[in-house]
Amino acid sequence: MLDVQGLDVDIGPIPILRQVSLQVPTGAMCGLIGRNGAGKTTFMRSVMGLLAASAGSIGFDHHDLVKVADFKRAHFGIGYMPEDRKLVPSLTAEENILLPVWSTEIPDAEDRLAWVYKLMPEVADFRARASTSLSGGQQKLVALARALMVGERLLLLDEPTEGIAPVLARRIVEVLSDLKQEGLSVLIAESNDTHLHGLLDRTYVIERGSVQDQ
Ligand SMILES: Nc1ncnc2c1ncn2[C@@H]1O[C@H](COP(=O)(O)OP(=O)(O)OP(=O)(O)O)[C@@H](O)[C@H]1O
Repeated sequence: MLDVQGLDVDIGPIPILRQVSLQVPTGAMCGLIGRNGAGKTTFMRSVMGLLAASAGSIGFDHHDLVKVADFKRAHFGIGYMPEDRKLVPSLTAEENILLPVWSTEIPDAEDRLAWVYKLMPEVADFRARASTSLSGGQQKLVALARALMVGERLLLLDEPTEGIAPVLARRIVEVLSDLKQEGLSVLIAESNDTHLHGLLDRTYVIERGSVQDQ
């Protein structure tokens, strides 16, 4: 379970998140819904340790992640799919997917990759292609596959259906639905929950850096 309590995050002198508390219970799929600039990305980057918290705690697996160095957080089985995909352009799709494996030395990487390809066979089909030759939606699938390689326990997905062709957005929702059956804990940030109907066990609304439970 991810249990965030009273999280404050500042960027420079500006307070961005204020007293954010939310929980993602084990096996639950939760939504973090808010318009552009509400603080969704800031929240996810804070959980990953890419932004420092100025107050509060990020409880996961009996640890307070605020006290754990960012490079060690991937070892907790947390996978992160950034909004802008952040694929390495000079690498193929598969090399991008395997990037976190090289840094975290996952022991069962081959089995995990086979599982990811079973979940998204189309990614296996274009695995040898340069990431730059893929469409925006295909790149999102690659970013999701990369997050799944390490995200055995918790997935943080930042706007997975945003800005891509409707057919691929629907495909991503289908994959999310399959992941729900697998019992993964997932937090999905989106600007609205129209694509996510029926998938979310719990929805948090974020507005100007503050979260309300719904
Ligand atoms: N590097 C930065 N410097 C100053 N302000 C920032 C910086 N990064 C984000 N912000 C501000 O923090 C607030 C929250 O941004 P954040 O990216 O977390 O929102 P978001 O909900 O993810 O929206 P979006 O979908 O547009 O990314 C916004 O007001 C944004 O302008």
